Amino acid sequence: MEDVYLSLGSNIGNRERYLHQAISMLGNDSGILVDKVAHFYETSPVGGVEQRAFLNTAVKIATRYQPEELLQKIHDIESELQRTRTIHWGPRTLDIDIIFFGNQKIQNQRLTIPHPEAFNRLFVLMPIQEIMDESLPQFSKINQTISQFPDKDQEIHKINSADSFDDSIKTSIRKLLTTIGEDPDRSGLKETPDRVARMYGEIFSSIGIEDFQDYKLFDEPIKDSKMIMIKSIPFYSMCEHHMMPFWGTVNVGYLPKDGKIIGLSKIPRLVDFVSHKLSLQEKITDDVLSQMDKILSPQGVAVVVDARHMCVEMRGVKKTGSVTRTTKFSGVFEQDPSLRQEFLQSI
Ligand SMILES: Nc1ncnc2c1ncn2[C@@H]1O[C@H](COP(=O)(O)OP(=O)(O)OP(=O)(O)O)[C@@H](O)[C@H]1O
Ligand SMILES: Nc1nc2c(c(=O)[nH]1)N=C(CO)CN2
Repeated sequence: MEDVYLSLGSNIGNRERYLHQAISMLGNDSGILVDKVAHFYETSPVGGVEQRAFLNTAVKIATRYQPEELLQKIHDIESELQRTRTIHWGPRTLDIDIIFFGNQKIQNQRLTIPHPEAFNRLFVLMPIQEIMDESLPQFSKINQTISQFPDKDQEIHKINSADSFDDSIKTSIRKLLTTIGEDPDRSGLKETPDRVARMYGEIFSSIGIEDFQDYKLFDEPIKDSKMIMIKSIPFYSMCEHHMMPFWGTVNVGYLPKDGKIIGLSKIPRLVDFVSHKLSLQEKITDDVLSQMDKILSPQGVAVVVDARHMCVEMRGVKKTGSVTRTTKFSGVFEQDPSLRQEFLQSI
């Protein structure tokens, strides 16, 4: 088995969570053993694209895969974690590069090892320096490159655990509890910051990600004129005005074009995707419609959302039980009142 060093980076959404997920997905692969993981580093973006700062780390793994096979595994993990390739060196939920693969030197269309940019990137070298065996020939070159790196060329600093997603939420919740007059150490509240951190990880899992990707399309020889509807899809979201829950049901209808359809279970997943961020009912309605349009380019889409809002029921006007309806139509649903009526009557 060869020792392999990988560099990982993320600058969309919950960056830390993507890095942790990627490392555990590597470790769950039967052909990969994760041996060492470096600290996480906050790094300024390198490469000329204006974008958010990255979180970078590195891992040392042992693997029975050949380099090309490992590259495929890495691409699978990147896609599972919503990586898209639009802008070269642009924002990404996750990027994994193979930096060293034992002592191998590889140069072909798909793979260059050692990674050609490694020695120009402090965000690659610093985490690797931390976990690399000092006896390896690359170690002294890494040390030397780091020591000669032009000052201020690339900003990088190691983050300590207090800056991690979970820990900083825990600290904030403790502070909030104290501010509202609570004792965060009383027995009922002791574990609350920890629970909130885990809950936020789950209910805000789509923050920063624009497009839904977890779907497959089917080409079916169906007559395009038939409407496909999925009714009463439950959703839960958090309003961006008060950070309080709003929840309800989404009804989606569409008229396919060129026989292009989406797996039915993916529409509820799309609804989950758009709700797992701070949002508004109007936004959820728009997002479901625009994602359906983008994914399927259908003849038209219809979306109706019915929801109750904690911020309306529990505070302010306190109108318990009131339901808000939002609707949005595109394509043939916009143009044809009878089709719109057919949809509205059947929900
Ligand atoms: N050592 C390597 N590790 C990962 N990918 C590599 C490597 N050498 C070549 N590649 C190729 O580079 C292609 C593009 O990779 P990717 O989309 O991650 O690029 P990038 O992140 O924009 O740029 P960079 O690779 O400079 O960080 C991959 O599909 C892969 O075939
Ligand atoms: N700081 C930082 N900058 C980058 C990174 C990265 O991981 N960290 N990745 C890039 C493309 O691979 C481009 N620029």
